[in-house]
Amino acid sequence: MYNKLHYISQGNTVEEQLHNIHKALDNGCDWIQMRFKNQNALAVFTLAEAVKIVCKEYLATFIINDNVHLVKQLDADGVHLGLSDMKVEEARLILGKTKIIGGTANTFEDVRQRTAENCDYIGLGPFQFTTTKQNLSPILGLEGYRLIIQQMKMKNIQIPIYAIGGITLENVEDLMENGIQGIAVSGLITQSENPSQLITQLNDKLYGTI
Ligand SMILES: Cc1ncc(COP(=O)(O)OP(=O)(O)O)c(N)n1
Ligand SMILES: Cc1ncsc1CCOP(=O)(O)O
Ligand SMILES: [Mg+2]
Repeated sequence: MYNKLHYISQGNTVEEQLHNIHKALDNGCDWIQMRFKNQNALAVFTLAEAVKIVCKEYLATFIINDNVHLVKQLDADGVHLGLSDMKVEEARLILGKTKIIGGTANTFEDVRQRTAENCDYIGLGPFQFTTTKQNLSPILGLEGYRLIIQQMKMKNIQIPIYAIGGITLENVEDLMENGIQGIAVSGLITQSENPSQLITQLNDKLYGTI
């Protein structure tokens, strides 16, 4: 099954992005989603080429946000698609069955749709307010996850759910108790002054090793 901790990369330049991705990889995160929004194609390609190399060195999973053709071009491990990005069916035709396709969900209906589209995992959120992403969907909170996962169990929908949006170390146990597969975080790792301790603590809580 997939890693329980996903780092969603941040940074306004290629250099900043690489610095932050190295910060995650060097301290124990081995699933990177490259998220480099509102940039020119050359900068995105330049970054993706470098991240592909560094993820290979670290034996980390390399997911690219939004850009299906870049996943194909660079042979990345997969793509993450939101509700307003390329349709999952179209992405699957381009990428084939071996690539990972993740999809965003904010409601149970979204979960049903993503499942019907045969996504490999779902990023369900936002858990709480965050400034990392603009135009947030309605905030779910812990009760929101509880209700959606309860509905999934009633309908026997079994697809890995990753919580995302404003997640901190203190939220992990409560989220995991609701039956999610893992978490996707951005600012928490990017801004950490002790990423080694943070990622160790996150992994301990996610894998139940404490
Ligand atoms: C794991 C994960 N979950 C959700 C998202 C959000 O994707 P999307 O809705 O397409 O928004 P952008 O990230 O493209 O702004 C994600 N990236 N990863
Ligand atoms: C990409 C994305 N999608 C929903 S919230 C979010 C940003 C998550 O970043 P952070 O962990 O810093 O809140
Ligand atoms: Mg997107």
